[in-house]
Amino acid sequence: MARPIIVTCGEPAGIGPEIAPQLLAAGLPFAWLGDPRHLPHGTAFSVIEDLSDLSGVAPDRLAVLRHDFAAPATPSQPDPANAAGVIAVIERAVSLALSGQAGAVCTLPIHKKALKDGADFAFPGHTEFLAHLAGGVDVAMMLASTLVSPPCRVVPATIHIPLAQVPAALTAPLLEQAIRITHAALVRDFGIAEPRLAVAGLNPHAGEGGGMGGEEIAWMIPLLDRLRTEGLSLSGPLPADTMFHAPARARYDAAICGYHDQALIPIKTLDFAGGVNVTLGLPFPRTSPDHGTAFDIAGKGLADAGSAIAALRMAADMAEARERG
Ligand SMILES: NC(=O)C1=CN([C@@H]2O[C@H](COP(=O)(O)OP(=O)(O)OC[C@H]3O[C@@H](n4cnc5c(N)ncnc54)[C@H](O)[C@@H]3O)[C@@H](O)[C@H]2O)C=CC1
Ligand SMILES: NCC(=O)COP(=O)(O)O
Repeated sequence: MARPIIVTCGEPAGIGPEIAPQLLAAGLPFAWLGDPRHLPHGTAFSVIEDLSDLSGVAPDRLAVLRHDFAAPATPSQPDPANAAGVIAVIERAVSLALSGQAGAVCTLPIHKKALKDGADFAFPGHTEFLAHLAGGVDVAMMLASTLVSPPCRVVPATIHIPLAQVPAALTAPLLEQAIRITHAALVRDFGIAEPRLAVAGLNPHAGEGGGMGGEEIAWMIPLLDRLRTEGLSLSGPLPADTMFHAPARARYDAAICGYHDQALIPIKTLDFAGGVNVTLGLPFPRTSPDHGTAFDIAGKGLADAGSAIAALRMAADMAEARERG
């Protein structure tokens, strides 16, 4: 049997707890790590002591690795007392993956401000925290569609920073790092032997020959030319406004973008229900749904579990690809 996937509970006041039991629809071996008091009333679950006990759990019951939190949960009202528990669950999941007991980690959404307010969380998101827990490795954040064709895969080179800081933070070394991490991950985890990457320009019309911004001519074009001499398949810098429609997506396997919204608006528009967030470059596969804690609908039974189910499936596929080597 494949090694199980560990699913972290995320923010107890968000939609994570009501999505967790719906993950059983994927029919994959996984355990949910969290406080069972936070699950919706009536959830059928079995507490296990260890991931090796998973095979004894009936397929229609949620396997729970118990992690006691300080307080119960109220939908849409994050309790600062629970912030430390949310963080500890992520740490425990990473330990299980690094020790080889879990084959992959799938995280349900956290609320970044709730963690900062409640526990002084110093990271802007899972991505940066996971990189830290894995020993300070270089990572990239990719969002990948599962329901649209041609697929939409996007990687923002800068991640969770204010827009005003992007032009200074987006440098040739950072873009090169995002390109290399994405290339290696598409080969290793997604079975794409010769990935084709498209790189978005920073400015309107990719700078329009220097008339609308200088970054493309100053360093993007020279960087891409240099990497092409190594054999990397790279197009760009492309105007970002015309690189995400279907015929354009057919020409590449992933788009490397300059900043968060340049990358995430197209995928969340095209495939909000099936989008998966993947951290590339970690020593274990990690996926997450593309959505957040959705406090506006938490506890109302309205949450669509499709993206989280797709994330669980993608984690399993990535783990299998790594097992195959
Ligand atoms: N992987 C993670 O841990 C992520 C965490 N977040 C965090 O979540 C918090 C809230 O972020 P928002 O920008 O409000 O985005 P959000 O994705 O939580 O909500 C945006 C809108 O989409 C709806 N929505 C989201 N997921 C849904 C689902 N599964 N089914 C039906 N409707 C759904 C919500 O009701 C809301 O109207 C923030 O703290 C953000 O940083 C956001 C994205 C990913
Ligand atoms: N916008 C994506 C997002 O916020 C998820 O980030 P992370 O928590 O997976 O780093």
